[in-house]
Amino acid sequence: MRKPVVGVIGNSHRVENRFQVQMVGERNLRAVAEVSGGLPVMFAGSPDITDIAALLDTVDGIVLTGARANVHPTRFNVDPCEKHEPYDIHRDEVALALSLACVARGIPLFGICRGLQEMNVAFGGSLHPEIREIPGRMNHRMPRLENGEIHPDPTVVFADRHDVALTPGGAFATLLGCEKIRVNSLHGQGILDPGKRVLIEGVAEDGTIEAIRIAEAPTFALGVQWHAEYDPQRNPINRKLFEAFGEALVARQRTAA
Ligand SMILES: N[C@@H](CCC(=O)NCCCC(=O)O)C(=O)O
Repeated sequence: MRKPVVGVIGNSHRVENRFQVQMVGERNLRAVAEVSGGLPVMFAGSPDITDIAALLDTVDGIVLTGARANVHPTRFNVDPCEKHEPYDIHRDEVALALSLACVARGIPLFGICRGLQEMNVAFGGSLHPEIREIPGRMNHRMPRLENGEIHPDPTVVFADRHDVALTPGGAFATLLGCEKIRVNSLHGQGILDPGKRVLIEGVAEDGTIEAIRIAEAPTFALGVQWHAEYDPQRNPINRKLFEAFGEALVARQRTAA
């Protein structure tokens, strides 16, 4: 059987203030290739480039990656605000449609950070634009230097920052064989209200939703707020997630054959 093909969503960026490009973090590609056993192929997070139906006729799974841009709040009936920019309405359109289509067609879907947020909004949920402003919440954004610059050392940026209590008997607790894990944290938005089919599978100490599963999805349809792609080659938690995603890809191939 051929290697499963995994679509990994790109993000629009402007290089040298001239070239419009689609970019994806290499760690997402490596996690799919090295741990899930798939062939990662990036696709444009832009609806006038990516035909959703054609994409899903071509791939065996989808990864919705993290991204700096926030999901546009009009997607959950909230007015936009300059201080919560940047937004990426083109990626929103592709990612939200893909979330629904993958679940409907039984195609494995793995949402990471922004990807979890997109899955939640696609299924009718809402987001808070800056969860650290909610009383009692931690700052989940990436660690910065005293001068506000991003810390230069990725081992600091992606260091585990908080615990996640997994729902006993849930998909994550069952897959991971435990009810508490510790994860990294690089996000400002967070789930405010889960969507109708969004099951909460894990929460941080401050109540921030960190893991979800789409109810009644015929296959892997999991989202994590942390960056599982950072170290699945050596982190047993993230390894199990990408391995389970890989197993779902193979199962999908068998049913689609
Ligand atoms: N923009 C959303 C999602 C955060 C996310 O995906 N972070 C990964 C990229 C981090 C970076 O490049 O700054 C949010 O802020 O919650």
